[in-house]
Amino acid sequence: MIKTRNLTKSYGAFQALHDLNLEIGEGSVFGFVGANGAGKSTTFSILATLLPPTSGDAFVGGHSVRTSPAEVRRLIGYMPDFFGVYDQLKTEEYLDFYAASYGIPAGERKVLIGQLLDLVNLSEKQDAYVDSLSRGMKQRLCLARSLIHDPKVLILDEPASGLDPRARVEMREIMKRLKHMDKTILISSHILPELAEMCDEIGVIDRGRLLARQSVREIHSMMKGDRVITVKLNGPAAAAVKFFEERPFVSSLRRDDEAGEVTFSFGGSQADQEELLAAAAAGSLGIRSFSEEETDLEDVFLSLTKGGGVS
Ligand SMILES: Nc1ncnc2c1ncn2[C@@H]1O[C@H](COP(=O)(O)OP(=O)(O)OP(=O)(O)O)[C@@H](O)[C@H]1O
Repeated sequence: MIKTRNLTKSYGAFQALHDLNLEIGEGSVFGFVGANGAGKSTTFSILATLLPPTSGDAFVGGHSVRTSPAEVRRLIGYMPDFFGVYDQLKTEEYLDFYAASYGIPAGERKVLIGQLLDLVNLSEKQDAYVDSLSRGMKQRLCLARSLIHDPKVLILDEPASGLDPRARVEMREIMKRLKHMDKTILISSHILPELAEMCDEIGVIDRGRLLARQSVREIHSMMKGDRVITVKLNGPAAAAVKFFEERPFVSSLRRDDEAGEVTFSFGGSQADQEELLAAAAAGSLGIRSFSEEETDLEDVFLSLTKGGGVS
């Protein structure tokens, strides 16, 4: 459904993409992971026909971004990493504006917008002003906007960035719904565990080159091992200690009353972890922040790329 052939992009003398060859099958959820500046947004902008390649080509549903951009645009819904919003509009008016710009007849728009708001869990915010929405809600509104013309392919640039654990769980649930709707989804992040929860397959991009692609099942087996989570508290630790001690996958819990924090090992999946932290945040435990020791992406990159890159 998506294919790039020796895709290359230079900005002046700087080469941001080097002969990128990528193939993504219909109905697949493909995660594109790479550090800041690796070339993810550049690739996505080319696929969205917003940026011309310097050489090579990219195809969506067999249509070239170079020669058939209008056909490509009909097939894709694109969610950029930075999006402008129309703050003076209500949620429903915002989507109505985009639906009208896609030529959807006025009589069909209300039902369609209702369905989209339902899909992204924003039905209750239909009459809210866009600028009153939380970051996670704005991201979901932007996702609804990218779905207006019922595209077969979704290109989502860092849709979960900056979201708190609860909002990430919600975003992941929506991705599942979209997958069940048979969308082909290309999604980027610089956080490998986050992508591993949503995708069937992962491609690693580094300095404009695709280093590896791997099924998520294989990646999970490489990433097994506990993570260490630290919870900072506003007040006494007793309630938080009791809460976390009773939860599955939690072990080696330590409390540091002086620092006002609780630290423990967590052996569950990323989804289990997000559910745990969302439940903790929803309780009255006096939680100030969560932090997690970084999963060493470098290690996973290295093991993924052992034996050379992908052509
Ligand atoms: N308009 C531009 N002019 C010059 N260089 C650019 C331009 N856009 C991107 N670059 C460079 O191209 C490289 C790839 O950028 P890109 O935005 O595609 O990376 P990314 O993987 O999406 O990073 P991030 O996670 O930070 O969004 C970077 O080194 C960036 O500085």
